[in-house]
Amino acid sequence: MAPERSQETVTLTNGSLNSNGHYVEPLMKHPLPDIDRPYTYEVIEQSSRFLLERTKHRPRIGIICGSGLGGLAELLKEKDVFPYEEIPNFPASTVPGHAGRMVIGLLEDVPVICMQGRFHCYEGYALWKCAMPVRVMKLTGVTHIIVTNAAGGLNPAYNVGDIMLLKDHINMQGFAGDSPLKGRNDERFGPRFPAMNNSYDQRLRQLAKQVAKDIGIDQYIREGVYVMLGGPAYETVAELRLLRMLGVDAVGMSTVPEVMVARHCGMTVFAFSLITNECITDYDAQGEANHEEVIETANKRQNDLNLFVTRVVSSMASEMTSANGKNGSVDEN
Ligand SMILES: O=P(O)(O)O[C@@H]1C[C@H](O)[C@@H](CO)O1
Ligand SMILES: Nc1nc2[nH]cnc2c(=O)[nH]1
Repeated sequence: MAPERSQETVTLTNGSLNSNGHYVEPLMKHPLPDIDRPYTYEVIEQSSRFLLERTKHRPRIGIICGSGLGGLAELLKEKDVFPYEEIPNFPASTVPGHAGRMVIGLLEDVPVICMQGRFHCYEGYALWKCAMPVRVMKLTGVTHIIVTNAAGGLNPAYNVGDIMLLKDHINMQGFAGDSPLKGRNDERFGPRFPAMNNSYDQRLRQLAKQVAKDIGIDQYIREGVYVMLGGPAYETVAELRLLRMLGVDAVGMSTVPEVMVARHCGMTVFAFSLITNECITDYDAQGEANHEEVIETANKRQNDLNLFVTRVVSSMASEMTSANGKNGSVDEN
């Protein structure tokens, strides 16, 4: 027999506690299950309005910080900090190395909105929910997004500590019929059938390579193809060998849903992976991938990465200014 559902609570988002303090699942007002029921435009607007009403900044550049890479948000000046649990409709971030806060402020003098921690599908979230903050950023005025992640290096030429600029991705979940864009499409976000080639802006990749040269870290820069697997388990040797045959250079558990949603709503995307560990493709190898190593590598490379992202943001803002007279701030329109 199906479990009884309480009639007392209906929400658009998560369940809630009833008068006995028991968790009550949201009632199914829609015929599709949660995975096919992304937040409506109006729900996303509620979250973006919450942020806009509480900060003076009007950023056009958004940043998503990957595992162990959230230190960048600490550099922001005049910052407003919003723990995810305070933002309407936001889930909780549960992974070590992901603080779980939206930070809005000035990186040098450029206004940015920064996710200090992200959502992953292995935490139990549908792909649309993992990428939902990108739509919130869009409705706060973001036009350009920098997506970062920690990833395993599969290309044998890569070293731990390298920075791989994404030139493409493989949407592995899409092969199995899942997508952050699955479900009813709202044209106010973007088209039903968006193109995904040229997702990673060529001009921004050029600019990032120039920045890397200027700050003396160009020997660590790679350019390659990222794949997202669902996690949370790291890969088997056979899986990694298969992925290498498919042309994958780095393996992770994020980024692709966010990039797809960003492209769907017309954002310009720049993304990079910090190669935090070597993917093990040898049956005789003794080592094992682990999250501690991922965080440790991220910590070791934090200073270079902070400088890299800061300079990329400055250069992006300068280009945005020369292109249309805006300096990275919606204010400047
Ligand atoms: O959020 P990212 O993609 O940077 O984090 C990666 C993937 C897993 O969350 C974690 C595994 O160590 O690192
Ligand atoms: N899937 C996956 N994600 C990672 N994130 C950091 N390293 C790895 C890895 O080796 N595999």
